[in-house]
Amino acid sequence: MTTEKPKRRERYKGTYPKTFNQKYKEQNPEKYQETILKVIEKGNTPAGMHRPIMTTEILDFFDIKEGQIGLDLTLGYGGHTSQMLNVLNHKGHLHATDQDPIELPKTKERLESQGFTSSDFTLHHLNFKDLDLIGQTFDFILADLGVSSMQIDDPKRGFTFKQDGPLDLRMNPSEGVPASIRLQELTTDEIEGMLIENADEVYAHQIALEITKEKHSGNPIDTTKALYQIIKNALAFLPKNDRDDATKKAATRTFQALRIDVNSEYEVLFELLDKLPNFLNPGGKVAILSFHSGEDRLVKKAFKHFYNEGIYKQIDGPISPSNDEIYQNPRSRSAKLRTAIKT
Ligand SMILES: C[S@@+](CC[C@H](N)C(=O)[O-])C[C@H]1O[C@@H](n2cnc3c(N)ncnc32)[C@H](O)[C@@H]1O
Repeated sequence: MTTEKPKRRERYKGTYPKTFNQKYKEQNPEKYQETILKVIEKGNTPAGMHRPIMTTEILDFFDIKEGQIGLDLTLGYGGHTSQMLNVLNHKGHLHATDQDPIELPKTKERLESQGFTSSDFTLHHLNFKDLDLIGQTFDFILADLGVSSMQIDDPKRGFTFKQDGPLDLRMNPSEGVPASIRLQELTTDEIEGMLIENADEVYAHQIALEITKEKHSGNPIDTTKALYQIIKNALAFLPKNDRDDATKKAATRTFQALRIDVNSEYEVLFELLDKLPNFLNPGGKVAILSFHSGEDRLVKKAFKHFYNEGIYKQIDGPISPSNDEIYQNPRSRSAKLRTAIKT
């Protein structure tokens, strides 16, 4: 019999970094290629990075020719932009807008590091509803609506209840008011209406009541975790087995509804769709990627309206991502692509 002491098993630390800061390797995608590839292989999007969606479908539709002038209304990480720049092959020009002043300069650097210069592209810190300010018409225009993964992954911006942070949710923090202030401004009925209109929230009534209760008790609702706790309390009447899952889904919808409200997403999209034909050259093409039914309805209606008026000669969609893309990038699963061609 041996008297050798059994070796102590090393404590299991988990496979994933637990906090945003621990994800630092993913935050520097250019520097830590290997880590990034591993995260992507698992079907996840590395923190600080955004993977462009339905790129093949969009590029096939645009059929970009060298010398053309394009516009990416939602620059984000620059994924679609750099693909379109590749096809332009330094002949032609791509304008791109984004209202996010935090990510825009990082994306500019990234595009420059890929060998593109000011003769290839021009970036505009602009809300896309103000595209008139670019002062030009285009051969192709892309809008990939919603928020980027970098915005979601940064807890300081308050887009997710999965990490604690200020309840802000503005894509442009220098415009409008953060979500915490909006909740103070809205009545119970308005909160309920917002949750239903912007996210079809099933428990809108209960959540609106609980938010009001918290406001009356004088407790601030100024962090993502504080709002999550309120949603949890509002759903405490559900059977224990269903509660956790239902709370997560309700929180996802509530954050979506607030984000749409704080950024006036329907209003600016409406304004954009109304103006778009004025900025397309004859035969010019527009592609819009939307991520929930409210947005998609607006795009569908506007495209149909201008088609019936003879302003668009062809409209198509909605097209969904392939099963393969959804498997590789689950964040693409709710995407819908609609396209139109100007007469
Ligand atoms: C889904 S991401 C785009 C990702 C990008 N296509 C890529 O491949 O990296 C959406 C981007 O659009 C921006 N955005 C959303 N609404 C906007 C608006 N009204 N005006 C300008 N930019 C907007 C967001 O700030 C975000 O960076």
